[in-house]
Amino acid sequence: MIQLQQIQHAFKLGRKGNERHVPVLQDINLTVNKGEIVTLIGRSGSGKSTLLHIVGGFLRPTSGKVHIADQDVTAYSETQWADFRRIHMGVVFQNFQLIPSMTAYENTELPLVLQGVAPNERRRQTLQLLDQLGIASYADHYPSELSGGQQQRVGIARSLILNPPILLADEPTGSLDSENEAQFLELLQSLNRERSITLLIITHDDKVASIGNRTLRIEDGQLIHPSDPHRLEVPKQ
Ligand SMILES: Nc1ncnc2c1ncn2[C@@H]1O[C@H](COP(=O)(O)OP(=O)(O)OP(=O)(O)O)[C@@H](O)[C@H]1O
Repeated sequence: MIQLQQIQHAFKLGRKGNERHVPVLQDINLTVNKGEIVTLIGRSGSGKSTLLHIVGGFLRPTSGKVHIADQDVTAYSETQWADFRRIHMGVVFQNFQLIPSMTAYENTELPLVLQGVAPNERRRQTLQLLDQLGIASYADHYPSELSGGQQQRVGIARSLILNPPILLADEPTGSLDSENEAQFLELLQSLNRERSITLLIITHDDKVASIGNRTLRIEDGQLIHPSDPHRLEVPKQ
């Protein structure tokens, strides 16, 4: 489903003519199979978000290849990525990125509006998903009128409304308390079971990491593989 081959990434810093290249990812090879949950851990600054941004098409790698759903997306333009994401992936960020002037219902419905789906069908799908995520009674609330956990559910509703086969999540429970976190993790696992969604989740948190069928670690921009002495790619039973 997701295949990264020999990915390197370096950020350019400084003025033109006096640039410095700061290497962040080195020789990353990773395959995530359909229906798998892969969790990615690593110290702050190790390159986790950079890797997820490459998989989500928000950053183009300095070198290497990215294949998703059997397409070589490495050289896609922003427009191609936007179209590709609409069909293939939802993305959940730590800060939810909800639109403050829109209700939970409107935030969730927005991708359907942009897709040109008819109003009755939009309403049916939006209410069904809000119900499934346990937030139907908050449909008319604005983000500022929702708890962190409820906002997170709206964020995930919006990323799921187009039924993507892949969900990427960057520290998705970062601002949740432990009760909301446990509920959120159950939700992710049930989405994986019921819809066979492929999940790639970045986290600092052991509980989040534990829902992975595999947990991988990035250290200093390198993905540590099982054959390495550290044995840090841990297959789960
Ligand atoms: N746009 C950028 N320009 C320059 N350097 C960057 C940029 N984004 C990230 N970096 C650097 O790349 C390195 C990896 O950052 P990244 O955000 O991928 O780490 P991370 O593992 O996700 O960290 P955290 O857990 O703190 O979110 C860091 O040293 C960071 O300073």
